[in-house]
Amino acid sequence: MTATAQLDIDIATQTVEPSTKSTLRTAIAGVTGYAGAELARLLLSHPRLKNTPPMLLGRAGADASAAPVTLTSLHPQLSHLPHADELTLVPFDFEALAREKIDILFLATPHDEARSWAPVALKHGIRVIDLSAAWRLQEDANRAIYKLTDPDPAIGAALQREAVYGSPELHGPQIKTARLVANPGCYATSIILALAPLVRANVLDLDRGIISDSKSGVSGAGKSPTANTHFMHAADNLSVYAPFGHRHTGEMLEQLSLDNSQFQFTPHLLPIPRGIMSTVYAKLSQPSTTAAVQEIFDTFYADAPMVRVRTSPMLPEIQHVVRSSFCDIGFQLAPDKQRLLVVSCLDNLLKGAASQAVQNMNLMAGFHEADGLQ
Ligand SMILES: NC(=O)C1=CN([C@@H]2O[C@H](COP(=O)(O)OP(=O)(O)OC[C@H]3O[C@@H](n4cnc5c(N)ncnc54)[C@H](OP(=O)(O)O)[C@@H]3O)[C@@H](O)[C@H]2O)C=CC1
Ligand SMILES: CC(=O)N[C@@H](CCC(=O)OP(=O)(O)O)C(=O)O
Repeated sequence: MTATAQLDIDIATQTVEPSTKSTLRTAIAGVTGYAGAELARLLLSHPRLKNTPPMLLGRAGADASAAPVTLTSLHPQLSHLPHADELTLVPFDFEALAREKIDILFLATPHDEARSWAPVALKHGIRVIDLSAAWRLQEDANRAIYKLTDPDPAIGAALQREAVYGSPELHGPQIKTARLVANPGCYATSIILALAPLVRANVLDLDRGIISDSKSGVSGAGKSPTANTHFMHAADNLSVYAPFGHRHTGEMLEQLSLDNSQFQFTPHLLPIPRGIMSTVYAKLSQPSTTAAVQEIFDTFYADAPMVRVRTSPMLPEIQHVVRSSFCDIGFQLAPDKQRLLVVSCLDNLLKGAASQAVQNMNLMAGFHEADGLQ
């Protein structure tokens, strides 16, 4: 797949009105992958998209001499869904997307492809929800870990400033009118949602530092196995990786306005297919009460349909969220009234990827935020 169109888009910051079309048209690039498959499932069963199944783009559809690649041959688990048996993969082609009047393109592809394709989609008037990390980071130093290059650096820089970090709980109003939404990372979602209410309420002793001990199922690494994610290494095992400088750290620092010295993130690979648990340790700057901390979480998420705040002392578990679109958050306060434990669980492929992307689509389309997600 290549995108060679000349980029002459207006790089001034642009926003659009939330769509009010009853026939929103979507397309998915990367439907052969784990996140793309979940996107297809959610869009095919979305109550507002009954007559408009997504267009499916993929390399496997590029060979015109081969038999068409059907969605149900790729993902037989979707065969019962409306329109599933009509859909085949088509080659990536921006002119075809424009001809089909696609409104929103989901990129569930690697970071490099998303970085070069998003500007071309915008040039064709197509809004983008990018599930990769290509557009998530505003600070060059944080983005450097991805070694991204822009076909046109000036346009890349302008679109980077324009891109909205796609956390509906934090940036809902900006997402509604955004052209380019950078869907958050899976670990980042679990940790940002656990900490944002406390950071915004300014109740943490940041000098004491915050630790997030996080664990992810293996699907977080995508469908291509590596030595570390191969069954023989991951099964019956628990291992730390990237304890200093995991690539999601920058997202959390930027979204929570923390600096590196205040935050330790240690990811672990769990021998399960999907699910993330982040166990976050922090200290309150003043002694407080369970009721006061509960109030902070309950108030912050009062209008957030995809976050379920548990009543202390109940703590979330991975089993509560796997194959669901929710992020569950719970906490306990130590007897000293200052040491705080926050636990946040989500399904990395859903609230950590595809469901969050559909939640963003709902906002951009003027639908209810939770449509198709419960
Ligand atoms: N897995 C997760 O939990 C999460 C993933 N993400 C992000 O979402 C995106 C997709 O992740 P995931 O589904 O796990 O990844 P997968 O590895 O499972 O799938 C990757 C997809 O991208 C396609 N692809 C790969 N290289 C190219 C290329 N050069 N040109 C066109 N298409 C290409 C693949 O197609 P093909 O079959 O042809 O190889 C496949 O459809 C990634 O950016 C990832 O970082 C974000 C949050 C969580
Ligand atoms: C288990 C595992 O390997 N997880 C991935 C995170 C997946 C994710 O959120 O994807 P992005 O690359 O889009 O940020 C990792 O640690 O890199």
